[in-house]
Amino acid sequence: MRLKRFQLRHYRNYEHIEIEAADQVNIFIGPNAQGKTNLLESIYVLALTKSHRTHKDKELIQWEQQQARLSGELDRKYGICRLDLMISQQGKKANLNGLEQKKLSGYIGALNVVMFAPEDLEIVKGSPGVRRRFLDMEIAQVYPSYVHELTQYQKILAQKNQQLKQFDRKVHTDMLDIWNEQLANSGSKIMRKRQQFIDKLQKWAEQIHFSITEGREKLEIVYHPSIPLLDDETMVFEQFMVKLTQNQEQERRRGMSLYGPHRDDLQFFINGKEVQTFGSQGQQRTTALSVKLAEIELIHQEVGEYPILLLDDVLSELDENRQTKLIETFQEKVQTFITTTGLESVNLQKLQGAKLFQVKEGWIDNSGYIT
Ligand SMILES: Nc1ncnc2c1ncn2[C@@H]1O[C@H](COP(=O)(O)OP(=O)(O)OP(=O)(O)O)[C@@H](O)[C@H]1O
Repeated sequence: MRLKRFQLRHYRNYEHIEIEAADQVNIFIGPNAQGKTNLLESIYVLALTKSHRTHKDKELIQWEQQQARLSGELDRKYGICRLDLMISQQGKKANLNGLEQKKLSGYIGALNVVMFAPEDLEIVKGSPGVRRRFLDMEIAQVYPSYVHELTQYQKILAQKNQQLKQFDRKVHTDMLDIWNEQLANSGSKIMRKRQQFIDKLQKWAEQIHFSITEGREKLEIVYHPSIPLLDDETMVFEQFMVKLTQNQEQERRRGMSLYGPHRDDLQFFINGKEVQTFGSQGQQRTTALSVKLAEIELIHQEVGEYPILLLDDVLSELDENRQTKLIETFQEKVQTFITTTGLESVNLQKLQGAKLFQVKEGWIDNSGYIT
């Protein structure tokens, strides 16, 4: 898929810009704090309706404005697709080809993106919450119905937690049983989807990591659901129910829900050793890169088209070998948007023909092509 052009109004430090993108590589150059990350973030938001760096949608609206508007024209295998997203203090409105989508699951998935930014190291090094967010965002864009399932689960979880906080044995036992059943039902579906996704991602990531490290390292991604997963969906549900019943007292005492997908985690291993604890900084970086490159292939496999790749200030951070591997992955097949403060440490030979843009104080100018 190709994002042919896009437009921003009152988004972060952009008053109004319109960009005509090249089908292959687009490079945005500018000093710090000019709006480069904001620009890549806007493409991510246009695709997923959420930012990769904040939970607060209001931060995306330009200061002292009431609403931000993002729109894009996307060229997909089946034709042109128009996306419009409006973010206001009251909420969001998403339109696909001029039709408002009441459910975000009707919108997410039209544009697939993979973002690789310096903070992606946190997927390896950070807290379990970062890894769950990563999982959820990635699964949602490949399987839009997952968004609906996740929203349902979060509602049930909030209600169960509210019940657990109001500690009153007699009255609430029946209610807790009802919430537990709903939680187990919805949670089982989420965990199975996560397991399937990781199984597929693992295959690609292992292959890519092996190639980047020239056969020295075997990468393994292990999913840790908080309930043991079995092949049969009914069995997962039953296991989940057993766990919740056995631990009801503990949950009451702690006043919160302790089992379910909101407690899941992922682990990364290189040659059998856990990367978070034993990996060098370089191995952690390569793991994050392999996972991101694996996502590109996974989306291609599941959706039938390559996603758009967003590289925020990462090229110059990579050594020559990893930079070359990365460029080779997207070259000629994946439309890519790159930000950088300068071209000094970038392998320009590999990026011939890329369209160049200068970014300055919320304004963008096309300044030619790499020759
Ligand atoms: N809601 C907003 N309204 C207006 N300006 C904003 C808003 N949010 C952030 N900014 C401004 O955007 C600028 C930061 O832009 P951005 O994060 O894209 O920088 P950058 O060009 O990627 O720089 P760096 O290379 O340092 O990452 C800052 O000057 C910040 O004050």
